Amino acid sequence: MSVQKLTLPSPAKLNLMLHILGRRADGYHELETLFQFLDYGDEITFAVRDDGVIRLNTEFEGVPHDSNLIVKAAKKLQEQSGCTLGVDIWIDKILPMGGGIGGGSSNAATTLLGLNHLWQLDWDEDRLAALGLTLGADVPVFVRGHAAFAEGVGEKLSPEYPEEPWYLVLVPQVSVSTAEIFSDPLLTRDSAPIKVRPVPKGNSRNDCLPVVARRYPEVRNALNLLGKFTEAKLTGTGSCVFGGFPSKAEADKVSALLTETLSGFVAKGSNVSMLHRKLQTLL
Ligand SMILES: C[C@@](CO)(OP(=O)(O)O)[C@H](O)COP(=O)(O)OP(=O)(O)OC[C@H]1O[C@@H](n2ccc(N)nc2=O)[C@H](O)[C@@H]1O
Ligand SMILES: Nc1ncnc2c1ncn2[C@@H]1O[C@H](COP(=O)(O)OP(=O)(O)O)[C@@H](O)[C@H]1O
Repeated sequence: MSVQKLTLPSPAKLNLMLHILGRRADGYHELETLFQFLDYGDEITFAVRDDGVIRLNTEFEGVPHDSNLIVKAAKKLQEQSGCTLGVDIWIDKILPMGGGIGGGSSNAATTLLGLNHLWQLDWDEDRLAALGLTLGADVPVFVRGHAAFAEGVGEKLSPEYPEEPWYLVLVPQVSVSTAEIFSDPLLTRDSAPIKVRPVPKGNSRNDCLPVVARRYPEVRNALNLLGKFTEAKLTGTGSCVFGGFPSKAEADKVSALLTETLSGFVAKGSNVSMLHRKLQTLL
């Protein structure tokens, strides 16, 4: 008998660097960014229904079900595959929204991979990543599940193998709109492409940082506080700020000092996403 119910992780990502090379005619930006996953994220449970209905059973504050990326991903996959099955979905949401750690995109990817398995569609990764890109620029890297250097709008991916430190991630209590940062006139859009790989040291800049720090004092504060202990970086368009440490103990020590006034968490960096590690065990 086939599996009817499945619980899968939906990890966060970090952008270890992010350069903006230019703006395309459609308004989207050409980027170069290095993605790595965190062993930290949401958990999504799927239970197959035979009546074709797609139902999300967990409420999200401020996100109507029809615009939830989980529901959008499930509906697109159902439509494009012609599958007659449906699904009940529950999520244990711990990732902050609008934090630059890709929670929505990750949820979409976990839904695509989970339903591909449960509905026995047998789509390959290329097809799932292409569908994912229609949901968001960050979805393909979560579908592929390997740390990657990304070009284009973030969809041209080459696997990378950065170090896997422990990270302290600070979560300023503001949600940053990606569209708002990308439309800021002060954003610099003229970084030179990196010609060699792996990304040479000294290229870990995030071009969004000056604009985000200018607009959000909470992010500025987090960067200043973490910067006293290690190089403090912004992920994506923020709001989350992170720094790497050689051990969990060292990350925990700084976390204990900083999370008295700021929210945050400690997690291991990983070049293979925990979603893919779990899927491997199902094969
Ligand atoms: C900046 C990055 C870096 O990883 O991450 P986040 O900070 O959002 O996590 C991503 O490229 C974000 O990807 P994602 O969050 O999927 O963005 P989308 O929904 O596709 O786009 C949101 C909006 O951001 C702008 N946008 C996004 C990506 C891009 N390469 N150029 C853009 O100009 C567009 O205005 C778009 O309408
Ligand atoms: N399943 C989902 N999880 C999180 N956000 C979602 C989801 N579906 C839709 N969204 C919308 O996408 C926005 C960006 O969310 P998210 O991907 O978590 O942030 P970011 O791209 O900054 O990492 C949210 O503010 C929310 O309005």
